[in-house]
Amino acid sequence: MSRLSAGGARRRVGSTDVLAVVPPPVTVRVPAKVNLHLSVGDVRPDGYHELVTVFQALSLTDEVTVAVADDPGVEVHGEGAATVPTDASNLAWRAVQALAERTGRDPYDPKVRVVIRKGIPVAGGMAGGSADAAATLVGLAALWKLDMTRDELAEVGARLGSDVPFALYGNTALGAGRGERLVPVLGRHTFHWVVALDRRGLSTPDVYRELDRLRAESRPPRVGAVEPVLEALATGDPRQLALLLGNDLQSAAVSLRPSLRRTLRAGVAAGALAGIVSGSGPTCAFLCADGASAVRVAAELSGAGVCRTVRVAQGPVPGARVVACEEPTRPTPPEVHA
Ligand SMILES: C[C@](O)(CO)[C@H](O)COP(=O)(O)OP(=O)(O)OC[C@H]1O[C@@H](n2ccc(N)nc2=O)[C@H](O)[C@@H]1O
Ligand SMILES: Nc1ncnc2c1ncn2[C@@H]1O[C@H](COP(=O)(O)OP(=O)(O)OP(=O)(O)O)[C@@H](O)[C@H]1O
Repeated sequence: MSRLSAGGARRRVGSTDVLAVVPPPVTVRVPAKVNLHLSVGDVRPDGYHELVTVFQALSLTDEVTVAVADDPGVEVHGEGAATVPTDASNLAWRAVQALAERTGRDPYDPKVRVVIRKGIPVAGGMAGGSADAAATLVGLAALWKLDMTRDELAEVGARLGSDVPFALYGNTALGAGRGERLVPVLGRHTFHWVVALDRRGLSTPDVYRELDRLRAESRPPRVGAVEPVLEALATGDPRQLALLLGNDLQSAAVSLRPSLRRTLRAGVAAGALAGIVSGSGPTCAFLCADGASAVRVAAELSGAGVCRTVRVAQGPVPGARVVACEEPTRPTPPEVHA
């Protein structure tokens, strides 16, 4: 891993020796999401589908460090890292360029290095790339000392991906439009989840296309109204919520990856209250009665041979937030020396 600059650095500016204080690297933790309810409407002229969704942020997280560096770029570590691009197509790098442009910096030479540690499954329908973009926006806002609200960061984020604004806010939220228009759903209850990660990812556009194809030739099931889901969230009763989990993309994900049917059945057979494909899949999320039950379900499911690996998670958790900002340890010397 390349070194990230921290603390003060001496530079010559003309005939003056300047101590430029390089800001310390900023590390941001950002959660994965699951859609508790995902109602997909018609395709819009811009190619996106109109959604009504309820997002919940789960305690599966990525960590993203942004730092001033003379070797700009992105590096990715952790599970699935080898499949994540480190070129300009990485969503975190696109976030750097978008925020640089928005704040009058050079988007092609932003002098920033981004280090991503993946804990969120890649191409798993849990918004991993969007999470990294959101974390990068929050990290850069701190690194560059920007006076921007989360709403303003979300405006920049929405242009990068429909799931980016939610990763900024976290917790539980009702999403509309293409998923970027959010209203917080308040609640004091914690829900316990088991997530089953598949061996290979699924492409989000492919899953939406498959749903359009299925709808053109038959009538795949559609989720009901969102209001009962919001009521169940307010009661905090996982049994009530379990009955209402629904995802219009599930039939499309299962059509592209029929083995998911077996995974969903195995989770319920292992004792989960209900299982659902997370977003565009192929990760399956299982709602459990409590923390102890989640641990039991995870143990049984991991022995069932239906998925690559299994994780226990809780939700809701907060959105992207700074967890470390290493201040230089030595006292700051005067800024300019003759
Ligand atoms: C499946 C979900 O994760 C549910 O929250 C999201 O809808 C996907 O959000 P995302 O990965 O941030 O997706 P984007 O990067 O905005 O869009 C990727 C592609 O997914 C499809 N897409 C996405 C969102 C949406 N409301 N309708 C769509 O049809 C489009 O083909 C789009 O080109
Ligand atoms: N920082 C990133 N992390 C993960 N994938 C990235 C990143 N940047 C770009 N990608 C690309 O995006 C693709 C989708 O990855 P991601 O993990 O975001 O999928 P996802 O969780 O299914 O997304 P969503 O749930 O938002 O539809 C990957 O196959 C990868 O090529």
